[in-house]
Amino acid sequence: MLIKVCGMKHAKNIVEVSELNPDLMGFIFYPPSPRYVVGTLLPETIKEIPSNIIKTGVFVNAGKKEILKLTELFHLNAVQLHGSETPQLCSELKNEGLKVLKALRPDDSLSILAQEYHDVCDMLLFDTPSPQHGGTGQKFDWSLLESYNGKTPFFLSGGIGVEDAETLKNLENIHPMGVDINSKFEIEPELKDVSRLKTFINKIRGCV
Ligand SMILES: O=C(O)c1ccccc1N[C@@H]1O[C@H](COP(=O)(O)O)[C@@H](O)[C@H]1O
Repeated sequence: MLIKVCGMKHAKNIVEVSELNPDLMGFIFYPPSPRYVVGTLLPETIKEIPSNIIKTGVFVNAGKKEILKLTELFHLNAVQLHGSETPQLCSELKNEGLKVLKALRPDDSLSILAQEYHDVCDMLLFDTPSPQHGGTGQKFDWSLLESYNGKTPFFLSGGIGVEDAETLKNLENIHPMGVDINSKFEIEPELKDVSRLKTFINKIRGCV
């Protein structure tokens, strides 16, 4: 199972977390979020992250030009589109060579909606719907994903904490390709607890 650590903001913390070798690291480019990186994080910090870690920019209803400008400036290889972005925008960003993760609302029609994004994004991400768009620390009812029969692999997200590792390893009826973790691993807003992350990552990877 792939592991994405999201909401990284501060240089020292980014270096420490990258040493745990997550598969993806996420950076928030949504101004209302407390994890918004522009103005705090230098692009060079992201550039120095080892190349095997996919660097993902999280955007909410930003325009194509803005997304391309920021992905280039901050040396990102992937975008996570966390608003109501269209399949057309996903396709255009994919054609620019970016990996595209589209966040979708988990509900009864998730397979139908997912179909629209099938050819135009690399991965889906199911997260708890909220007015803030994400980063709430709230779980949704994972059983909604039992009916998912789409072809696009998906990440499970929303309020996942260290205590969920065992459940995640033993999932039977849903098959996420990865998990996205964020606010439940913060010591204080925007700062990740490296030791808690290590425990979670080791459990998921079967190292303990
Ligand atoms: O983290 C944020 O502040 C954020 C803001 C706007 C859109 C997405 C955001 N983060 C994403 O939210 C999910 C779930 O986070 P949490 O575990 O519930 O805190 C995660 O995918 C982040 O990528």
